[in-house]
Amino acid sequence: MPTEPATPHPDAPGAGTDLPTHYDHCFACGDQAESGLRMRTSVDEGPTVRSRFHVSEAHQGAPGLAHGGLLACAFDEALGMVVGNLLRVPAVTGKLETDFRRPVPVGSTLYIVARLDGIAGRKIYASADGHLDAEDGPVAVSARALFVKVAFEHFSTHGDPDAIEKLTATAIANNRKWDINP
Ligand SMILES: CCCCCCCC/C=C\CCCCCCCC(=O)SCCNC(=O)CCNC(=O)[C@H](O)C(C)(C)COP(=O)(O)OP(=O)(O)OC[C@H]1O[C@@H](n2cnc3c(N)ncnc32)[C@H](O)[C@@H]1OP(=O)(O)O
Repeated sequence: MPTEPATPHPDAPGAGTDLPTHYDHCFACGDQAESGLRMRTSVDEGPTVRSRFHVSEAHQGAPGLAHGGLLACAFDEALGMVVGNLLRVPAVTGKLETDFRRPVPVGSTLYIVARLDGIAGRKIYASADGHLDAEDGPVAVSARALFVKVAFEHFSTHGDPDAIEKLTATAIANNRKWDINP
C-alpha cells in the first residue's frame, strides 16, 4: 500500500495549543507518576508537536547520565502525542527506533520535535529529534516510529476498562475525542 502524506484531522488542536496530559498515571506525562518524566507538549506548525523533558537524578543509567530506555520512553510519548492529537485516531507503537548521538546529562532538558511522516493503511509513520538544552541545541537523540491504528477496544480489552471509561468521559468533555473505527 502506498504511503500518503499524514494530514491533521480537521478538529485537531492548532499551533500554539498546550496539550493536556493524556493520562494522570502515564509515566511520561502524568502528574501522578512518581519519578515520571513530567513531559509537557504543545502543537506547532507542521504537522509537529514540541515536547520538553527535564532529566532528573531519578532518570539515570550511568552516573550523571540519562538512561537510554527512559530517553526512548520520552520519544514514544512525543511521537504518540503527535499521532494521537493531530490524527485523532487510537494507535499504539508497533516499532520504535532510536539513535543516541550525544550523552544527555542529569540536569539537562531535552527539547523534542515530533512530526507525522506518512500513512499507509493502518500504519502511521512519525519521527522526532531531541535537542539538548535549547530548541536549537545540538541533536542528542533522534527516533523513528511506526504506530498502528487499533480499534478503541484494544485499550479496554487489554488494559484497565474502568480507567479507560473515566478517561473517555473526561476526554469527550474536553473535546479530545478519538475518531473510532480506524
Ligand atoms: C481514551 C480517550 C483519550 C483521548 C485523548 C486523545 C489524545 C491523546 C492521544 C494519545 C497520546 C498517547 C501517547 C502515548 C504514547 C505511548 C504509546 C505506547 O507506548 S503504546 C504501547 C506499546 N505498544 C503496544 O503495546 C503494542 C502491542 N502490539 C499490538 O497490540 C499489535 O502487535 C499491533 C496492534 C501493533 C499490530 O497487531 P494487529 O494484529 O492489529 O495488526 P498486524 O497485521 O500485526 O499489523 C498491522 C500492520 O502493521 C505492521 N506492523 C506491525 N508491527 C510492526 C513492526 N513491529 N514492524 C514493522 N511493521 C509492523 C504489520 O506488518 C501490518 O502491515 P501491513 O498492513 O500488512 O502492511
